[in-house]
Amino acid sequence: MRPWRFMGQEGSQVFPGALQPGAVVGRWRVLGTLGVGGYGAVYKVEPLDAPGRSFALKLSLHPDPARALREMALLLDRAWHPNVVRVHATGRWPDPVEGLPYFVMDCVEGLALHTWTETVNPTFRQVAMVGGSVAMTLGVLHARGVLHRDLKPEHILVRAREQVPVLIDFGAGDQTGAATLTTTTLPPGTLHLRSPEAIRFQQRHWRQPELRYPYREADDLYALGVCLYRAVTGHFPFPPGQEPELLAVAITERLPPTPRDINPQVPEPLSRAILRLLEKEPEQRPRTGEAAHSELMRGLLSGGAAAFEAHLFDEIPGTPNQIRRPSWPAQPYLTPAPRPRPAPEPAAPRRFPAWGWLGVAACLGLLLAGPGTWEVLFRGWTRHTTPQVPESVSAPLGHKLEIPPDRPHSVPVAAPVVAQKEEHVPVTTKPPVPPSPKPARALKAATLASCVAGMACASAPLVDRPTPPAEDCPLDAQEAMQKLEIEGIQWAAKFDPNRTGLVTVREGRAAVYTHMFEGRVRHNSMLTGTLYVGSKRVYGRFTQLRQEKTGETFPVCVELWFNPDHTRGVPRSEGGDENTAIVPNLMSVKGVWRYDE
Ligand SMILES: Nc1ncnc2c1ncn2[C@@H]1O[C@H](COP(=O)(O)OP(=O)(O)OP(=O)(O)O)[C@@H](O)[C@H]1O
Repeated sequence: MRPWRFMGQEGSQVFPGALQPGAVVGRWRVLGTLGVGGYGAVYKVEPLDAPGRSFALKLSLHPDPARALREMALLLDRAWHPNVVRVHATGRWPDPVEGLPYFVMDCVEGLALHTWTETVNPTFRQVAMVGGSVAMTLGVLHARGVLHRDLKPEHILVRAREQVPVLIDFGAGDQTGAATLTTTTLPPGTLHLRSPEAIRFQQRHWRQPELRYPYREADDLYALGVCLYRAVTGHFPFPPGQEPELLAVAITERLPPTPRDINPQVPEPLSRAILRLLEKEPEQRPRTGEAAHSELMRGLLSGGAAAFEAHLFDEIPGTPNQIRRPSWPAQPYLTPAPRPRPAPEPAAPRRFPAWGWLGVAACLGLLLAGPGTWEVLFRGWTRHTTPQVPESVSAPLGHKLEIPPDRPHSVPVAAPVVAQKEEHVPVTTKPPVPPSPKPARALKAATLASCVAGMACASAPLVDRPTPPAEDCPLDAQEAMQKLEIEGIQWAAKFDPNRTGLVTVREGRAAVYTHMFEGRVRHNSMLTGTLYVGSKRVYGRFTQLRQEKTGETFPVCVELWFNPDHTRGVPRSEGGDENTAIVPNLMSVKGVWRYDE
């Protein structure tokens, strides 16, 4: 156990959680207290050698230093972001080796989100911008595998000067691959900010305290919804203060009043965007921070933007700066939430029938004998597992892109795009496959049938292809995208700059052309990368950008994006086959921090 007090130099007691102005921690002088939380005390400090500059010093009060060390590591590395508080120094105190860990960060001159809304009474536009900015930040962090896990209004500080949010307190934060610090089913947090699925998990597994809830991006987004609901209404959607059991039932089973029910001034699109974050089922929420950002911004960009210029709350006449908080209904939870679909029971392992083994043997025989069949198999494998081909290639549309010599195995050499007339002519000569309600089973049956009929098994059409694997964006590409001002940005591109309508694209190396200026990227600049033809969508990952006119090249991480549903990949139009697909020539691309599955 760590000491909660020390003997000072003159024999007086020193309490780390209540340091007085003038106390010295390492090379920092305490100016005052900014806050004391459950895990640390945060002091406003100045450097002994540069008085007058303010910083915030968080001194761990927790008996176990692991949490503080992890928070420092996260802030110094993967959580780095302009909207996340920056760490400048670390140390231990009073003993530089054995003492309490501390770190020194920017002192954010501003207010916590809920205090900001209730003292500054900003406009809905300002709140939407702050909320959108937090959503975007979460999107970036999530793409790097970082989860905040304790998002609440107190942890979103709004800088007074620029009105931009800064996220603090990553003490409960997590990153993929890190050993878990959580010693309870749920990570540390506050019940009224927990997602319904987290509470359901705890309710389902209360007999198994050793189980850990797999906290996900959707939990952070839910918590953001709670924070924004609080910001625009002055109330939490499920206010604390009632019995925890009742609160848990309300969170999982009942719909909260809409923000507009509480504060009729809330613009409809903003109210809707907040409710989307509070959906009971994680799949119903925006899937990423970027998607949440778009939804929060949508109303601002559309015709109803005037409603966003109103201030959040009415002010009490005669008492400027005092707002009238909207009242909370006596019976807020009149609407039950729709019942979640029951999770499918895991299928019992099926015995493989004896006739199946005969089929497998026949297939194997054919594969070993048939010319080119290994290559076909390998193609299927590489499609799902190999990272992209090295990026030395850039060729104009319609040219075959070279395959670098060090390529480890055979991947279909792709003519990147086969431009096509407006009324497309399907490029496949295969007869159309009739739609089947059970594609996986149909595929197995078709494969087996073709084996028995003496055809090469692996050439059967792939019905359910996995999406390309998740992949981090390299640091140099992240930096280049920042310079180009396209990180997290979605804009238009064309497969063929001179066409409209539909085109046929083929799996493999490909080039697309940016349409209109975006950030510092010129119109008609070329993005090169790889196309993956899935069964329902075409995915594209572009790793190099060549600026139109100047010819400068930049590493980037840009994905094919589908604007209407804010997801990766462009839906296929009818036609095409396992390696070619028909898609609109004009589509969206987006600069991403991580290529996701
Ligand atoms: N960088 C900062 N600039 C200004 N104020 C800060 C800063 N960091 C923290 N604070 C203030 O100190 C309070 C406590 O900080 P923090 O939440 O990091 O501590 P904690 O012990 O982890 O708290 P919790 O119990 O919420 O987990 C914050 O709510 C905020 O008011």
